[in-house]
Amino acid sequence: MANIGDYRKDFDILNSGDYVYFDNAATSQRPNQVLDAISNFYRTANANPLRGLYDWSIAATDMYEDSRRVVADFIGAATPEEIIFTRNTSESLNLVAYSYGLDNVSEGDEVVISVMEHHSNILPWQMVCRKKNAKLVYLEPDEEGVISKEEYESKITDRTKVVAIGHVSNVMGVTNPVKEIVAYAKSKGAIVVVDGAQSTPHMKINVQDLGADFFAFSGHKMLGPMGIGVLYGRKELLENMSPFLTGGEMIEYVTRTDATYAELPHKFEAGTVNASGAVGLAEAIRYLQNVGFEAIEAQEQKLTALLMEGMSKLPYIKIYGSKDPKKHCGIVTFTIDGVHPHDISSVLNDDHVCIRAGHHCAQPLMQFIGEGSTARASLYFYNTEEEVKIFLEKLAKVREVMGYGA
Ligand SMILES: Cc1ncc(COP(=O)(O)O)c(CN[C@@H](CS)C(=O)O)c1O
Repeated sequence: MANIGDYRKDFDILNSGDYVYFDNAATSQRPNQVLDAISNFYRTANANPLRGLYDWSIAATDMYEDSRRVVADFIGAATPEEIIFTRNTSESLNLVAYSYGLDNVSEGDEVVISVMEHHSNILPWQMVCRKKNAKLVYLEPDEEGVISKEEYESKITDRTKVVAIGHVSNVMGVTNPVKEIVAYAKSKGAIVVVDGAQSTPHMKINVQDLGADFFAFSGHKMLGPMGIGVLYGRKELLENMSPFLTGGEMIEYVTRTDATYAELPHKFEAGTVNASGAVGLAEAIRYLQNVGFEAIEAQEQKLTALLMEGMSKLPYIKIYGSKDPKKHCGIVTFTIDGVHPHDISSVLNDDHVCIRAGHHCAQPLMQFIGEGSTARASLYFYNTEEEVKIFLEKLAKVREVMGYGA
């Protein structure tokens, strides 16, 4: 069994200088194995997949569809046809809103989301409710970001058609009780869309066990390349949905006035697909499975505990979310009295420490917690205790650099 620290050698960017990368919730870094898999595709099998009858195109198609099978197994889908490759979580969630929401939400219906959602899981549902004259209902968490049973049972009703919920908040780090929310939503006749962008990189996902009707995530947050995302959808729902984007590849037959569409999953994959991205994502999945989610979770929880314990010694720092480091999924959002989060990020960057500052595409949540913006450190399994020590040392200097007393 490899030591968790043995994997860092695979990430050249992390070993190329003195940078401390603590913005993994925005995007992760990539191991050489993923970069090599993408390069290998272009060096040995680069052709337009699904269309050609010649060896290279057949090889490209095989690599693409093999990647789909890897993704299906990774998240426990019933069949690979339930896996739609998109560009990212945002596109996946928009696909559900446009192709399922507009056809199934009617005037007077309700769509339930939480105030913690990322804009990618708010704006599509605002669009659906505006176009269909339906009502958008917000679940509100407690101070630690927990959505209570009373809260979701009071707001998910017989009028609810869709529940769209983040699995893990990109700000609070909290893991929502998705399995319980799904069960209750189904008892009320609603379907559930789960935004898995911040959970899939950090924990074992089984969409059938969760009971999710749709599940969305991005390759770039879990060691994969940018530009490849996944939408899982229950086959019987996908089969009855209109296409989202139309054009090449997703058709059976086209006349001047009409068209019939391809079978799943190709009905939802218009144009030339991101085959190299899918191949890179499949390699990223194999890499994560080799590391193991138990080891990933243990390392993240150890580092988050060190981080939060060190930050708690600085009285002018406020941490959002749970006080329990085990309930942060590696995400620690904070403010420093008297210092704008953008200045926190800039001062830390002067010391080569990379964190996110701003609203994190979660402005309703910022309004809910009474902040315009916050700073956020987000860890992954390849970060180290030494990096946490460096972060804490530099963080302790920020106020001084900004002209405040230590
Ligand atoms: C919960 C959640 N849901 C959807 C998205 C969108 O993922 P895309 O791959 O950009 O489509 C994200 C991406 N959040 C990044 C960029 S704002 C962050 O720094 O927190 C997310 O965290």
